[in-house]
Amino acid sequence: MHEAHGGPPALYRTREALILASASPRRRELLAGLGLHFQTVPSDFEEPPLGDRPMDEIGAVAASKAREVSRRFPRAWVLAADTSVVMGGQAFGKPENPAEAAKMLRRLSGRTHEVLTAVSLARRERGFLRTQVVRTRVSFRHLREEEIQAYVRTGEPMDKAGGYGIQGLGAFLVQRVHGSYTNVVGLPLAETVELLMGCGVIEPSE
Ligand SMILES: Cc1cn([C@H]2C[C@H](O)[C@@H](COP(=O)(O)OP(=O)(O)OP(=O)(O)O)O2)c(=O)[nH]c1=O
Repeated sequence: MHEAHGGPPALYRTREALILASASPRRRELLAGLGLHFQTVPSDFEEPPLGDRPMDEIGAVAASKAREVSRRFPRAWVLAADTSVVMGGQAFGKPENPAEAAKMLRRLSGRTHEVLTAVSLARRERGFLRTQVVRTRVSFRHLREEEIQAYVRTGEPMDKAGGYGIQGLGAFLVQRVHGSYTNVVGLPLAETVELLMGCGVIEPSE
């Protein structure tokens, strides 16, 4: 169970049992920053490679992650997400090796791509499942090959969609962001808060 210790007072009170179905430390930190109390249970769902309908497909992946954990915890609210980088109809997931990371960064260099994150909230005992997809446009500067190689050597690209982390060293790649910043990091906070408040899972602290 995640509990906020010390730090600023919690923004929200968690009214019902909540599970974050994710192994991503970024998602955990973003949600914990609101002062929420939740358990983290990574999903066992095996993600298929994305095809040519990324909007629909990432929604289906986030829903499958939420459903899988919901089967184990039918009475809890289960939140899951999936993030992908999309450019020219092609989806970029997590690179499998440093060479693939460098290839992705070369493609993204000097261009604008979209980051899509799907957020799903499920509660099995009520047959509840809602999914929302949020898009953010991100423009990269023109990168020199040496910069790409140096960034790949840091290891940061390896567990991230598109091969970069905007919240880390990867900030140097980014010229402009249009839309939700936290959506790029992996969990669109404004939309997630609305979803959780709308379902009565959280409420503002008094
Ligand atoms: C573009 C971008 C992605 N990412 C990360 C967010 C996600 O963790 C990851 C995309 O992989 P996902 O498959 O969405 O998530 P995950 O496998 O890390 O975790 P889980 O499925 O258990 O929830 O890329 C960043 O951290 N920063 C960025 O700037």
